[in-house]
Amino acid sequence: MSAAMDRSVITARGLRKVYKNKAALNGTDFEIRAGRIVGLIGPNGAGKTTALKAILGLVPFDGELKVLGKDPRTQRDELMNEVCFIADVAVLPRWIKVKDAIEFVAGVHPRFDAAKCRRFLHGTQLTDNLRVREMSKGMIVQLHLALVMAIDAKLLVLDEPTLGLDILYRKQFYQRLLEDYFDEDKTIIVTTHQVEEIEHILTDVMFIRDGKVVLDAPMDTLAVRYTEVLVDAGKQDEARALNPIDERALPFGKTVMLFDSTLSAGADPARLDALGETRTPGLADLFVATMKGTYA
Ligand SMILES: Nc1ncnc2c1ncn2[C@@H]1O[C@H](COP(=O)(O)OP(=O)(O)OP(=O)(O)O)[C@@H](O)[C@H]1O
Repeated sequence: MSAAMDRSVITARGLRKVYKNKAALNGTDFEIRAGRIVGLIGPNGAGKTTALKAILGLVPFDGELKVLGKDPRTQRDELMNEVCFIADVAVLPRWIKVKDAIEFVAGVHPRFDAAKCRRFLHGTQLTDNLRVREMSKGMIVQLHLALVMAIDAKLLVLDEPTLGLDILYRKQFYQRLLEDYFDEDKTIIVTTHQVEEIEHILTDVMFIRDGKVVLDAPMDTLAVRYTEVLVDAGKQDEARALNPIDERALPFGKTVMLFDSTLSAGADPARLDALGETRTPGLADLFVATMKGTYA
């Protein structure tokens, strides 16, 4: 493990944010180290955007929060030199051309690399003289992402970055994020509902529900902790006795059960293998099981 990987980039303790009488963050604790790509995943209204806004110093809140060693409430300006995020798409003026947008960001941001931005735009329909008002919604997002990803920032915060983009571009975007942006001195925190599309690039996953972190784990520990079993017909009762955390029926009398080795006493690999075919669950199935509310 390198020195960079020991460094804490974000430390949050007991974060609390109440809107009117609704607690969007309710005692949220987490720690993110340098060189990680963290997926912040939760249902609608769970508090993901609020957590990101707190990290960026965009909302007041209670609790302890340090981002790159700074308090976003009082040191926002210094913090913004090292953090990059996708703001509301509306910030791009409708009359601006692609080339002018690139020139503008190059003028205001010392860490912006125009050539890199152009590489990100390669393969899209965004040509130099196209104006924002002539672009489709997805094309505007593409321009935004290219501008932001060409800034060499220590922390990149992405809130639903691929919303409104087609599947071809989404796949390409995540691949490029991994290949052209990320390195061990950088940290990325990303929220999305399209869990399947990002799970292969994440190093860590955080599930958030009702303003609390309910699962926080490196991706490579999930395979050890969770097992999904396609339980053979006739072995359901035996499997159920091992306390699966979730169960769903399939055609032809088969059932898929999900086991958490920390909760299901006796659910060791050999025992589970004897019940049917086993595999590591996808993040989406783990998410659904976790969010049902009876567990974690
Ligand atoms: N400006 C606001 N005023 C009042 N309530 C708010 C405000 N922003 C968020 N909330 C409430 O706080 C809670 C968390 O919202 P937040 O936007 O953080 O959720 P989210 O996890 O990002 O959801 P989604 O996946 O739907 O984007 C919700 O109940 C929401 O209604």
